[in-house]
Amino acid sequence: MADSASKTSGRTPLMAGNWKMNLDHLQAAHLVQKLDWTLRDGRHDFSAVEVAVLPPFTDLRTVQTLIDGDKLQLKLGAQDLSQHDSGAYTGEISGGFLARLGCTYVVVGHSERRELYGETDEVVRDKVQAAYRHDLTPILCVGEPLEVRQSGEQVPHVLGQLDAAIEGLTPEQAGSIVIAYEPVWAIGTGEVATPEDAQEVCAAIRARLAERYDQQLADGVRVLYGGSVKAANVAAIMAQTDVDGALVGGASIDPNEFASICRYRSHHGADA
Ligand SMILES: O=C[C@H](O)COP(=O)(O)O
Repeated sequence: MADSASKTSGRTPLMAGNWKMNLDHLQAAHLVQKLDWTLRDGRHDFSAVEVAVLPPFTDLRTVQTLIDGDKLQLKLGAQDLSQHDSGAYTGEISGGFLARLGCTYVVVGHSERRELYGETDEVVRDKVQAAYRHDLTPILCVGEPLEVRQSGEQVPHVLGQLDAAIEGLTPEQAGSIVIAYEPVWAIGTGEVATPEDAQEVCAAIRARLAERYDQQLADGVRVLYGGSVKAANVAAIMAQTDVDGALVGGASIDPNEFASICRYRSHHGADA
Protein backbone atom coordinates (compact mmCIF):
# COMPACT_ATOMS: atom_id res chain seq x y z
CA MET A 1 0.00 0.00 0.00
CA ALA A 2 1.35 3.42 -0.93
CA ASP A 3 0.75 4.91 2.47
CA SER A 4 2.72 7.78 3.87
CA ALA A 5 4.83 5.51 6.04
CA SER A 6 6.55 4.49 2.85
CA LYS A 7 7.36 8.06 1.84
CA THR A 8 11.01 8.66 1.37
CA SER A 9 10.92 12.43 0.96
CA GLY A 10 12.73 13.12 4.24
CA ARG A 11 10.23 15.87 4.99
CA THR A 12 8.78 15.61 8.49
CA PRO A 13 4.99 15.75 8.18
CA LEU A 14 3.27 18.61 9.99
CA MET A 15 -0.25 18.50 11.37
CA ALA A 16 -1.34 22.02 12.29
CA GLY A 17 -4.61 22.75 14.03
CA ASN A 18 -6.08 26.12 13.12
CA TRP A 19 -8.67 26.75 15.80
CA LYS A 20 -9.91 29.88 14.01
CA MET A 21 -12.09 32.02 16.33
CA ASN A 22 -12.95 29.18 18.68
CA LEU A 23 -12.07 28.40 22.31
CA ASP A 24 -11.26 30.96 25.00
CA HIS A 25 -8.09 30.60 27.07
CA LEU A 26 -9.70 28.30 29.61
CA GLN A 27 -11.03 26.01 26.91
CA ALA A 28 -7.64 26.22 25.21
CA ALA A 29 -5.90 24.86 28.30
CA HIS A 30 -8.36 22.01 28.47
CA LEU A 31 -7.94 21.11 24.79
CA VAL A 32 -4.16 21.22 24.85
CA GLN A 33 -3.96 19.02 27.94
CA LYS A 34 -6.39 16.53 26.46
CA LEU A 35 -4.60 16.54 23.10
CA ASP A 36 -1.21 16.03 24.71
CA TRP A 37 -2.52 13.26 26.92
CA THR A 38 -4.23 11.50 24.01
CA LEU A 39 -1.13 11.70 21.82
CA ARG A 40 1.17 10.48 24.56
CA ASP A 41 -1.24 7.70 25.43
CA GLY A 42 -0.99 6.61 21.79
CA ARG A 43 2.82 6.86 22.05
CA HIS A 44 2.89 9.52 19.38
CA ASP A 45 6.36 10.08 17.97
CA PHE A 46 6.56 13.87 17.68
CA SER A 47 9.80 13.62 15.75
CA ALA A 48 8.04 11.54 13.08
CA VAL A 49 4.93 13.71 12.80
CA GLU A 50 5.16 17.27 14.10
CA VAL A 51 2.03 18.65 15.75
CA ALA A 52 1.22 22.35 16.05
CA VAL A 53 -1.71 24.24 17.53
CA LEU A 54 -2.70 27.66 16.21
CA PRO A 55 -5.05 29.20 18.80
CA PRO A 56 -6.56 32.70 18.87
CA PHE A 57 -4.15 35.41 20.06
CA THR A 58 -5.79 35.61 23.49
CA ASP A 59 -5.00 31.93 24.16
CA LEU A 60 -1.33 32.01 23.21
CA ARG A 61 0.05 32.91 26.63
CA THR A 62 -1.94 30.16 28.32
CA VAL A 63 -0.87 27.56 25.80
CA GLN A 64 2.75 28.72 25.93
CA THR A 65 2.73 28.35 29.72
CA LEU A 66 1.44 24.80 29.43
CA ILE A 67 3.94 23.86 26.75
CA ASP A 68 6.85 25.31 28.70
CA GLY A 69 5.73 24.21 32.16
CA ASP A 70 4.76 20.66 31.25
CA LYS A 71 7.47 20.25 28.58
CA LEU A 72 4.92 19.41 25.91
CA GLN A 73 6.19 18.63 22.45
CA LEU A 74 3.42 20.52 20.72
CA LYS A 75 4.51 23.50 18.63
CA LEU A 76 2.71 26.80 18.94
CA GLY A 77 1.67 29.21 16.23
CA ALA A 78 -0.64 32.13 15.55
CA GLN A 79 -3.30 32.61 12.91
CA ASP A 80 -2.13 35.98 11.59
CA LEU A 81 0.31 38.82 12.23
CA SER A 82 0.70 42.45 11.25
CA GLN A 83 2.90 43.36 8.33
CA HIS A 84 4.26 46.12 10.60
CA ASP A 85 6.60 45.62 13.54
CA SER A 86 5.22 48.22 15.96
CA GLY A 87 3.42 51.55 16.08
CA ALA A 88 0.00 53.09 15.66
CA TYR A 89 -1.85 50.10 14.24
CA THR A 90 -4.77 49.66 16.60
CA GLY A 91 -5.82 46.07 17.04
CA GLU A 92 -2.83 44.60 15.22
CA ILE A 93 -0.34 42.06 16.58
CA SER A 94 3.38 42.21 15.81
CA GLY A 95 5.35 39.16 14.86
CA GLY A 96 7.77 40.21 17.57
CA PHE A 97 5.09 39.67 20.19
CA LEU A 98 4.34 36.24 18.78
CA ALA A 99 7.99 35.25 18.83
CA ARG A 100 8.25 36.33 22.47
CA LEU A 101 5.29 34.09 23.23
CA GLY A 102 7.13 31.09 21.88
CA CYS A 103 5.37 30.85 18.54
CA THR A 104 7.16 28.83 15.89
CA TYR A 105 4.57 29.28 13.14
CA VAL A 106 2.23 31.94 11.88
CA VAL A 107 -0.50 31.46 9.30
CA VAL A 108 -0.34 34.02 6.50
CA GLY A 109 -2.86 34.61 3.74
CA HIS A 110 -5.61 32.30 4.93
CA SER A 111 -8.53 32.53 2.49
CA GLU A 112 -10.75 33.86 5.29
CA ARG A 113 -8.33 36.79 5.73
CA ARG A 114 -8.17 37.33 1.99
CA GLU A 115 -11.95 37.16 1.52
CA LEU A 116 -13.37 38.68 4.68
CA TYR A 117 -10.67 41.25 5.47
CA GLY A 118 -9.54 42.15 1.97
CA GLU A 119 -5.96 40.92 2.27
CA THR A 120 -4.34 41.35 -1.10
CA ASP A 121 -1.38 39.46 -2.49
CA GLU A 122 0.78 42.47 -1.56
CA VAL A 123 -0.35 42.39 2.06
CA VAL A 124 0.27 38.66 2.17
CA ARG A 125 3.79 39.19 0.79
CA ASP A 126 4.47 41.86 3.42
CA LYS A 127 3.23 39.57 6.17
CA VAL A 128 5.48 36.76 4.96
CA GLN A 129 8.40 39.19 5.16
CA ALA A 130 7.30 40.32 8.63
CA ALA A 131 7.21 36.70 9.81
CA TYR A 132 10.82 36.19 8.73
CA ARG A 133 11.94 39.42 10.40
CA HIS A 134 10.82 37.85 13.68
CA ASP A 135 12.12 34.33 13.05
CA LEU A 136 8.65 32.92 12.64
CA THR A 137 7.94 30.26 10.03
CA PRO A 138 5.05 31.31 7.81
CA ILE A 139 2.39 28.79 6.93
CA LEU A 140 1.44 30.44 3.66
CA CYS A 141 -2.08 29.62 2.51
CA VAL A 142 -2.98 29.49 -1.16
CA GLY A 143 -6.04 28.08 -2.86
CA GLU A 144 -8.65 28.63 -5.50
CA PRO A 145 -12.35 29.48 -5.15
CA LEU A 146 -14.99 27.20 -6.64
CA GLU A 147 -15.43 29.09 -9.91
CA VAL A 148 -11.71 28.86 -10.60
CA ARG A 149 -11.75 25.13 -9.92
CA GLN A 150 -14.75 24.73 -12.20
CA SER A 151 -12.91 26.50 -14.99
CA GLY A 152 -9.91 24.22 -14.50
CA GLU A 153 -7.58 27.13 -13.70
CA GLN A 154 -6.63 26.05 -10.19
CA VAL A 155 -2.93 25.56 -10.87
CA PRO A 156 -2.24 28.97 -12.47
CA HIS A 157 -4.38 30.64 -9.82
CA VAL A 158 -2.47 29.06 -6.95
CA LEU A 159 0.92 29.63 -8.55
CA GLY A 160 0.03 33.29 -9.01
CA GLN A 161 -0.68 33.58 -5.28
CA LEU A 162 2.54 31.72 -4.51
CA ASP A 163 4.69 33.88 -6.78
CA ALA A 164 3.31 37.06 -5.25
CA ALA A 165 3.79 35.89 -1.68
CA ILE A 166 7.37 34.64 -1.98
CA GLU A 167 8.64 37.59 -3.98
CA GLY A 168 11.99 38.70 -2.62
CA LEU A 169 12.58 35.75 -0.30
CA THR A 170 16.13 34.55 0.04
CA PRO A 171 16.76 30.87 -0.65
CA GLU A 172 17.23 30.34 3.07
CA GLN A 173 13.82 31.86 3.78
CA ALA A 174 12.07 30.08 0.93
CA GLY A 175 13.60 26.80 2.02
CA SER A 176 11.97 27.00 5.43
CA ILE A 177 8.50 28.16 4.41
CA VAL A 178 5.48 25.91 4.88
CA ILE A 179 2.82 26.17 2.19
CA ALA A 180 -0.77 25.11 2.74
CA TYR A 181 -2.87 24.38 -0.31
CA GLU A 182 -6.44 25.04 0.74
CA PRO A 183 -9.06 24.98 -1.99
CA VAL A 184 -11.59 27.53 -0.78
CA TRP A 185 -14.52 25.34 -1.77
CA ALA A 186 -13.29 22.59 0.56
CA ILE A 187 -12.90 24.75 3.68
CA GLY A 188 -15.49 24.01 6.34
CA THR A 189 -17.81 22.50 3.75
CA GLY A 190 -17.22 18.83 4.36
CA GLU A 191 -16.29 18.63 0.70
CA VAL A 192 -12.72 17.40 0.78
CA ALA A 193 -10.61 17.56 -2.37
CA THR A 194 -9.80 14.16 -3.80
CA PRO A 195 -6.28 12.98 -3.01
CA GLU A 196 -5.50 13.41 -6.72
CA ASP A 197 -6.77 17.03 -6.67
CA ALA A 198 -4.55 17.74 -3.68
CA GLN A 199 -1.56 16.04 -5.26
CA GLU A 200 -1.93 17.93 -8.55
CA VAL A 201 -1.70 21.34 -6.93
CA CYS A 202 0.83 20.42 -4.23
CA ALA A 203 3.12 18.99 -6.92
CA ALA A 204 2.72 22.15 -9.00
CA ILE A 205 3.68 24.26 -5.97
CA ARG A 206 6.83 22.21 -5.47
CA ALA A 207 7.68 22.40 -9.16
CA ARG A 208 7.33 26.19 -9.08
CA LEU A 209 9.69 26.39 -6.10
CA ALA A 210 12.17 24.27 -8.03
CA GLU A 211 11.91 26.65 -11.01
CA ARG A 212 12.38 29.73 -8.90
CA TYR A 213 15.06 28.33 -6.61
CA ASP A 214 16.31 24.80 -7.17
CA GLN A 215 15.11 21.23 -6.90
CA GLN A 216 16.91 20.52 -3.66
CA LEU A 217 15.28 23.49 -1.98
CA ALA A 218 11.87 22.53 -3.36
CA ASP A 219 12.27 18.96 -2.18
CA GLY A 220 12.76 20.17 1.38
CA VAL A 221 9.68 22.42 1.59
CA ARG A 222 6.62 21.06 3.32
CA VAL A 223 3.38 21.47 1.40
CA LEU A 224 0.24 20.84 3.43
CA TYR A 225 -3.32 20.24 2.33
CA GLY A 226 -6.23 21.92 4.11
CA GLY A 227 -9.98 21.67 3.65
CA SER A 228 -12.33 19.38 5.57
CA VAL A 229 -9.52 17.08 6.74
CA LYS A 230 -10.74 14.46 9.19
CA ALA A 231 -9.42 11.23 10.68
CA ALA A 232 -11.42 9.33 8.10
CA ASN A 233 -9.83 10.97 5.04
CA VAL A 234 -6.37 12.04 6.18
CA ALA A 235 -4.48 8.83 5.38
CA ALA A 236 -5.51 8.88 1.72
CA ILE A 237 -4.44 12.50 1.38
CA MET A 238 -1.16 11.88 3.18
CA ALA A 239 -0.42 8.98 0.84
CA GLN A 240 0.14 11.52 -1.95
CA THR A 241 3.78 12.12 -2.81
CA ASP A 242 3.74 15.88 -2.48
CA VAL A 243 1.44 16.25 0.53
CA ASP A 244 3.43 16.67 3.73
CA GLY A 245 0.76 17.33 6.29
CA ALA A 246 -2.53 19.05 6.92
CA LEU A 247 -3.85 22.40 8.03
CA VAL A 248 -6.91 21.35 9.97
CA GLY A 249 -9.75 23.67 10.95
CA GLY A 250 -12.96 22.29 12.42
CA ALA A 251 -11.56 18.88 13.32
CA SER A 252 -8.69 20.43 15.28
CA ILE A 253 -10.91 21.63 18.12
CA ASP A 254 -11.91 18.07 18.95
CA PRO A 255 -8.84 16.66 20.71
CA ASN A 256 -9.68 13.03 19.98
CA GLU A 257 -10.30 13.69 16.30
CA PHE A 258 -7.20 15.85 15.93
CA ALA A 259 -5.04 13.31 17.77
CA SER A 260 -6.36 10.67 15.42
CA ILE A 261 -5.45 12.87 12.43
CA CYS A 262 -1.94 13.31 13.85
CA ARG A 263 -1.65 9.55 14.22
CA TYR A 264 -2.80 8.92 10.66
CA ARG A 265 -0.05 6.40 10.09
CA SER A 266 -1.57 4.11 12.67
CA HIS A 267 -4.62 3.85 10.41
CA HIS A 268 -2.39 1.66 8.30
CA GLY A 269 -0.86 -0.10 11.24
CA ALA A 270 2.37 1.93 11.35
CA ASP A 271 3.31 3.57 14.62
CA ALA A 272 3.22 7.34 14.44
O1 LIG B 1 -7.09 26.46 8.21
C1 LIG B 1 -7.81 25.49 8.04
C2 LIG B 1 -8.67 25.40 6.90
O2 LIG B 1 -9.36 26.57 6.66
C3 LIG B 1 -9.53 24.17 6.84
O3 LIG B 1 -10.66 24.28 7.66
P1 LIG B 1 -11.61 23.01 7.81
O4 LIG B 1 -10.74 21.87 8.22
O5 LIG B 1 -12.59 23.39 8.86
O6 LIG B 1 -12.24 22.76 6.46
